[in-house]
Amino acid sequence: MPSLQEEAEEHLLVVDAEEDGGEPENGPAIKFKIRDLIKESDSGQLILNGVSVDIPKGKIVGIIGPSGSGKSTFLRSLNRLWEPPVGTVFLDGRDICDLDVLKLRRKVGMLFQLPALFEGTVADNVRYGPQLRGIKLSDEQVYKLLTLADLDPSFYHKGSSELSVGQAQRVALARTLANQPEVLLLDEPTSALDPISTQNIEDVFVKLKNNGGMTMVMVSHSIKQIQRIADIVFLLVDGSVVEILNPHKLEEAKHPMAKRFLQLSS
Ligand SMILES: Nc1ncnc2c1ncn2[C@@H]1O[C@H](COP(=O)(O)OP(=O)(O)OP(=O)(O)O)[C@@H](O)[C@H]1O
Repeated sequence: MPSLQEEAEEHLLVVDAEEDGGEPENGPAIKFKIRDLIKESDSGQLILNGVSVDIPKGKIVGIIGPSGSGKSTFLRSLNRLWEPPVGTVFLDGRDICDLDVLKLRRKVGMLFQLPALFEGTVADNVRYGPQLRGIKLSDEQVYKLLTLADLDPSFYHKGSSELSVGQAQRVALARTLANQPEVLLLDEPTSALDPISTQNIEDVFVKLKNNGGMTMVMVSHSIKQIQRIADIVFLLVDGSVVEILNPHKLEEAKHPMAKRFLQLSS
């Protein structure tokens, strides 16, 4: 008999397939192509300076770089939390500026450093996204999503204000997963968590990738975390991706700022 965890993972794939009328040709995850992404601040300073990269399907991409190098801005350009210029960010070949923004954000979910839950119960939070589309998740579906996010189903009735930060982050993850995203954008998702909660949530990310084929783009200040879970690393310095690295060979970075950053953070 499959465990609740296995059933929950299966649920993620089944719902994807149902909604899309079958599994996409190249697997369940989608791919970003970013070309010459530039952002200037109001004072004309470059925040992103011509970033051009591909985000591979079904992989975890780690984004590292010094403070202020443009990591969050880059991440936010991928689901239009910051509107990128037309013709710079493509999702499976389509300019994301041509896509319906709410549909885009359902496909490309985001988790922030600090979880912002709504008032009400854990179940209310998990049901929120589908409810906006007129879909009421059954109790069983909510239990499965909680399990997928490594939370015991008994959290169902808990009030969102009763949770620890680590638990709230996992509820935020379950709420995001309720939208059946194909990509997760993670902006320092464990920086407010203790080491055990961090490990639990990292395990969830790895399972979502391995069993659900999910693509993830994760900003992290922890080089060790990047080495634990990322498949590929983009190093941002002054708004540019200056190196694309193997997480297990970060010491091979050649850019002088990159070397300094890596030395100081290891
Ligand atoms: N709307 C804005 N207007 C002006 N400057 C901005 C705006 N948004 C970000 N910046 C500036 O752009 C630079 C990059 O910001 P961003 O938050 O993307 O960097 P980051 O690498 O994520 O930094 P951190 O690691 O500190 O979170 C910073 O210098 C920031 O102050």
